Amino acid sequence: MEQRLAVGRSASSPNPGSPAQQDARTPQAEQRLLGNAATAAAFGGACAVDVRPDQSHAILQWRSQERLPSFLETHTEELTLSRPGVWGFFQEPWLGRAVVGHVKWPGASWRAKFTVLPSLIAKQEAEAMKEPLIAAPEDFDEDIDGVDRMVTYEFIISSAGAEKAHDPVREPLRQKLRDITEPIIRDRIAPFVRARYPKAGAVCHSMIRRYLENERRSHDTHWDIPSYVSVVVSLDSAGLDFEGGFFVTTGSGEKSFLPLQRGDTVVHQSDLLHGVHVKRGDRWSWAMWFQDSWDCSSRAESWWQLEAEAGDPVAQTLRAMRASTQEESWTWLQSAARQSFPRAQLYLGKAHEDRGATQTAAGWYESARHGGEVDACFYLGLWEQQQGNLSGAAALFQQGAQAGEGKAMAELGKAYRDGQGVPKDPSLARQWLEKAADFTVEAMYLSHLAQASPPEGSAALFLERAARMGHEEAIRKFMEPLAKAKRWEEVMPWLLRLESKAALSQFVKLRKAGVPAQPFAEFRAQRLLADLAHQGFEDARQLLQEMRSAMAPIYQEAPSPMLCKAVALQAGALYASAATLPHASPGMQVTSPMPQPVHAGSPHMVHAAPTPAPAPPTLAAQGTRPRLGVARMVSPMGRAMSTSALHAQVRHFPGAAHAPVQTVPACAWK
Ligand SMILES: O=C(O)CCC(=O)C(=O)O
Ligand SMILES: [Fe+2]
Repeated sequence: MEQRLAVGRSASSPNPGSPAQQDARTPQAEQRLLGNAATAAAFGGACAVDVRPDQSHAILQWRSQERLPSFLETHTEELTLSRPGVWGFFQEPWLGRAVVGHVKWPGASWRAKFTVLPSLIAKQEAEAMKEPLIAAPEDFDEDIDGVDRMVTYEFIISSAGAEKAHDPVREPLRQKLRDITEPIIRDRIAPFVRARYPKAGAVCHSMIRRYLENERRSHDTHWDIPSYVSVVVSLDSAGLDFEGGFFVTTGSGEKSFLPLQRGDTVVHQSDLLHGVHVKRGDRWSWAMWFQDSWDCSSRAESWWQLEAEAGDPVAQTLRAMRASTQEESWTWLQSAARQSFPRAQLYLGKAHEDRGATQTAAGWYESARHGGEVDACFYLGLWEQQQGNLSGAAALFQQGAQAGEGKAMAELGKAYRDGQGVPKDPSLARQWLEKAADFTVEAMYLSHLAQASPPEGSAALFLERAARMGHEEAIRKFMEPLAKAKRWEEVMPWLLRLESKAALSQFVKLRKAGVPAQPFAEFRAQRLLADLAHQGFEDARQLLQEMRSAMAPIYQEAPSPMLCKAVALQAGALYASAATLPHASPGMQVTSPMPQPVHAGSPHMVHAAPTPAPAPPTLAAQGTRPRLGVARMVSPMGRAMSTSALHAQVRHFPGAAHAPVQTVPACAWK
């Protein structure tokens, strides 16, 4: 049966009703949303819920303001969302007013469309989602994000492939969240998504992200490459709970922040370049990805094929990022770059740099910068630095920093600190480092160091932020006073975050001495040790046994396949990845080529044959510092951004770029 979606039917849609009815944020309106939806669901009748916001709603105000960026066009649409109920009756669970935006790409006719559905989710629903997670702050994932290499702080509600979506300890919490979110997806989100994007199938990944003052403040500008349709629900209100938040951009440095209120929902596809920067306060969001299949096997290569073939540079760049071979990726990127599409020029620059062709890379970076791509300033600045042109480098960092690019801000701060290419200026150094501390882990820690000692006030906050975002030195420094004061219970999670042999031994010792640990922390420790034991590390096996003899085994299953997984690398994606960062630390070994993928629904993953234990001395000899966090990026398709970050890692290994399939079995135990 067909779903109904009436778009732009202001003439035929019901009247907005009384002012009280129009205000979706009044308690009555919230109640009506919940109550009527439940009634509609129970009786299968056409019981519409009217959540059309009035003009005072922030998103409508925003869109009617005069000075929207020139790359944005918007209009509003009256919507009626319906889904078939029982016995063939239609339910009309939602009447709303949407804001539709189009982002115009420079040098292309492409329009990236997004829709904001104000108040699609009720305030109580948003609060009900946050509440159990606020009560379990240690239950968030702390793996490394593929977009910006910082700790994710995400909680996966469900995922077709992500390993981290499957552990028994957090299952009750996941179930609680599924109970809240699934009816919302079924009754409100999916009807809209499938009506607007008829090829959309299942929700293959659903997660909550948090952005806290002492943790993550941003999510770097990116494309949701693996997602067919992405949906982001703000669980807090811009202007009230936080400043900034979700933005759309073209890479030109100009970011248009959508003043999303609690429950406002954004729907877009992977052509929308977007990110998050929370400038003040805390923000939570619920994000989900629809695939164009019902079994979560993505057919992403076919998206925008026709448009790419017809010569559109945006479509070509997106195609390059999902290409199945390196050659294919290269061809699409070159074609887009030659049409002066700045983002493709930036990626092509990175691709050349990865191949060692730094001069050619610099040429493409310069073209990208010339075309307005601010990320290019950072890469070009690094190149100038390598050439010994410090003032040229500083000028480029200045340009990037002033355009709001975080990595350039950090470099500019360091330049002022050291007097490299600019006169030494501690005050300017500190200003830029503090600005950059919303974006890079290094800047978080350097901002801490730039403050007065002993650490208190903002110095303490920057230290905690750096530590929570994975800076090893910051973790040690943050832990030190806790350990001195024998606050062992607080020390426990930090020992895990260090992920070293010494820290895990200490964790086990404290556990045996009766210091409590959160169940998920204990689970993580046991799984980590089991993985390492499985790889043949005898000392890890001993620690695990000690732990198990002293307390109930919380992790009893066979060792997680996480560290034994292999990735069928599409080497082309390596170069087109949005997430390739210059300072990625290699933490994996590439071993023999692997045969065909076996994982339905996660085409990039195969189970590895038994692999030899990695040899820490070899890695140590290379002067690298392997981190277990790297191995956790091997998340099957769920976090496909992680896959691209994985590619960024693997490119450090000789031969990796030329073999289409590589195994990446494990990290080292140190
Ligand atoms: O937190 C948000 O609002 C957006 C998150 C996002 O873009 C992502 O996870 O891909
Ligand atoms: Fe995203």
